[in-house]
Amino acid sequence: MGSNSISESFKKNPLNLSNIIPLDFEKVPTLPVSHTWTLTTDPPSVDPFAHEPLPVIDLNDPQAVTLIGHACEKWGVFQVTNHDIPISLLNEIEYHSRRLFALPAQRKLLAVRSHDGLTGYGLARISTFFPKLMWFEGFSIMGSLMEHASRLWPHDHTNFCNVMEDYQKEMKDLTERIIEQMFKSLGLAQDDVKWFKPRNGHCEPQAMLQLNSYPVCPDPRHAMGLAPHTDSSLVTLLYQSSISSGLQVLRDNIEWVPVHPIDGALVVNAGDLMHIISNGRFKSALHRAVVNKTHHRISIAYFYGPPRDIKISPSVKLIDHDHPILYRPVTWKEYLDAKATHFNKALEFIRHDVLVANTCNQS
Ligand SMILES: O=C(O)CCC(=O)C(=O)O
Ligand SMILES: [Fe+2]
Repeated sequence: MGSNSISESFKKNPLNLSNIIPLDFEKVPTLPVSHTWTLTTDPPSVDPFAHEPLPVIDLNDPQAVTLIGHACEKWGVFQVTNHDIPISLLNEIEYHSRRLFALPAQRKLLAVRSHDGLTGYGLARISTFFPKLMWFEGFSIMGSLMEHASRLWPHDHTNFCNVMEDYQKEMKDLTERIIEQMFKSLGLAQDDVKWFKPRNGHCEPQAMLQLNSYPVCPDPRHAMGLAPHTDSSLVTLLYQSSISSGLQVLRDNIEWVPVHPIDGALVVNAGDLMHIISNGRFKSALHRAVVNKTHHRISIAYFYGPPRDIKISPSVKLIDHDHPILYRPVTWKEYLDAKATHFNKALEFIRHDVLVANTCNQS
């Protein structure tokens, strides 16, 4: 794969950590100070009757478009069933991810991501924004995988590579199907989002696959799996292993609500770029992952974004007197750069009124 928005942004904003190598979790009997967070990550005491549960949407439901619209407005996150991804493929991707993370630490280090790299083993990229490290190891995949996979398994990596490739193809189709439904629910037609032409094959979206591993943790209350963040994508599709829950979504800035795994379901996350297109109507939810004492949790995130030179901006159809334009146009690369500098404040940085204020100040 040639250079694209994600690779350019990652190269320009390298992970400036002295050590991008995760812990050898198996060798650590207690939580090291480097991984001890002062905020406790107690399981949320959510009363299931206190509010609407996180939506689970059957994609074959004739009302799916409406339900997706409501879910994006209220939560920014929902789960989907009847998505047509074969369960066997979900099982296979989990199997291969577990096989990778179960390798001895020394072997995994042979495939570590370079400091400005895209593919390979390492810490979460958001680690730079937090004083403490996360109880996390990841493997990022963008473009060719062969080189890193062959370092992990010199004679036995073809199967791994094939499954990762098949999975990405399936995820691309499903993500595009869901994005189409999101656009429909916003009242946007093909002409309103001209760059998005999944069926004609003109759309060359950019995407990244991220295998996430949260090993068993000796003190989960004081550890963090993946710190609170929003996704920078248009849409993220997340598969989570069904053994234990860990993903939590912040509801109304008040409480963390768990996204319990449902066998065979996938989690859909509207990302920051979808929030921008919708002129703020769709939420890009703050979410995090917590860890536990008994189960090694795996999740697999597929981040989907627009073609490289496309400027994403609030749709004119969603701007009126009562809904003034919130954001200025950005390419995915520009947005990733803003995120690499401002992290969870990146959206504020590209607000339309910030530009207007700057222009006024200059004149
Ligand atoms: O592991 C999870 O449930 C969350 C993963 C996630 O949010 C991400 O990879 O961006
Ligand atoms: Fe995320």
